[in-house]
Amino acid sequence: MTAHLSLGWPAPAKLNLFLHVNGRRADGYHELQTLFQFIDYCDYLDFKLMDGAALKLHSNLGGVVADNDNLILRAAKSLQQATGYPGGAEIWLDKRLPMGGGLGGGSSDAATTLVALNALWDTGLSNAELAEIGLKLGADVPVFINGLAAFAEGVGERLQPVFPPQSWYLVLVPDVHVSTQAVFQDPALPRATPKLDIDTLMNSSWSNDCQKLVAEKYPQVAKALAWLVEYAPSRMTGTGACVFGEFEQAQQAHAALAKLPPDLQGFVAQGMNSSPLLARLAQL
Ligand SMILES: C[C@@](CO)(OP(=O)(O)O)[C@H](O)COP(=O)(O)OP(=O)(O)OC[C@H]1O[C@@H](n2ccc(N)nc2=O)[C@H](O)[C@@H]1O
Ligand SMILES: Nc1ncnc2c1ncn2[C@@H]1O[C@H](COP(=O)(O)OP(=O)(O)O)[C@@H](O)[C@H]1O
Repeated sequence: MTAHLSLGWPAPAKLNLFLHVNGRRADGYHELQTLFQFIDYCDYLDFKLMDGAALKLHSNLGGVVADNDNLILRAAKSLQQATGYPGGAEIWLDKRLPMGGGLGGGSSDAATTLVALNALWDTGLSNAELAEIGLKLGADVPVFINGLAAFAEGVGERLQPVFPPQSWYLVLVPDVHVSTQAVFQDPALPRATPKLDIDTLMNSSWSNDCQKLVAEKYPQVAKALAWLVEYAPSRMTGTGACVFGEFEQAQQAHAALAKLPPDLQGFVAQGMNSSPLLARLAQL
């Protein structure tokens, strides 16, 4: 086989436009109701198909991300195992998304790897089969594979497409790492929000059940929210630490960004109900 290069596969970030914790299951995982929307702020992956089963990852973060725990290598290996495909790949990651901030970058990288290699290796799995493999890598992987904004239930794997406004967001990235596991283990986390039907939820005002706890524990998150809320309705995504303010016009989000004090970091992005990954796949 001649080495074949395929460039520019996006792995977008997601926002949880709302996140409700409805209960704890016997296995310790939490039942959620959440609304996922993508934003046009992405990591990018390139793939070179190789003879032989070896998988190799390079990244602009050096060795930090290129070890065997990386979700990209784990995703590629899972696809080889599920399909018996004998070939391998060399993968380049251009990491732009902050890690561990509730933007889902690791899960998105895994999903892009599964979708891209399934197409490039011609292994022919359906999206449902890829999502089943992906769910073992992270609760958020299936929504990135499906590529449609979704109302999610269960631990995030039962998905229904929805069409929230594709607002402009100013996303702030507090300089602190919040552990998802620690948030879910905290006795102070409210975990009894009643389950509501999708129509009621889509038409209610949106909130995040993890936000109060995380803002109390991490002053950097509280500070980012306190600044942002002066400009727009604002919330935390996932289990934090990132927070976002919601604007109708790009120009309003950029105007707020221009006033950001030097000790806060942020970026502007637009909400997308269809992932840029789907658009890239359609180019093949
Ligand atoms: C809650 C969300 C919302 O998007 O938060 P973010 O990670 O994006 O902030 C995600 O579903 C998270 O997904 P992900 O980050 O893949 O979580 P995992 O690695 O599967 O789980 C990390 C740990 O969090 C806890 N956990 C996670 C998800 C869940 N529904 N209930 C849990 O109790 C478990 O203790 C688990 O060991
Ligand atoms: N390709 C990857 N990109 C980012 N993080 C990764 C990757 N592979 C594994 N990880 C691990 O997953 C953790 C969660 O990353 P990420 O998905 O960015 O955050 P979150 O789940 O809060 O949205 C990171 O702290 C890192 O240890």
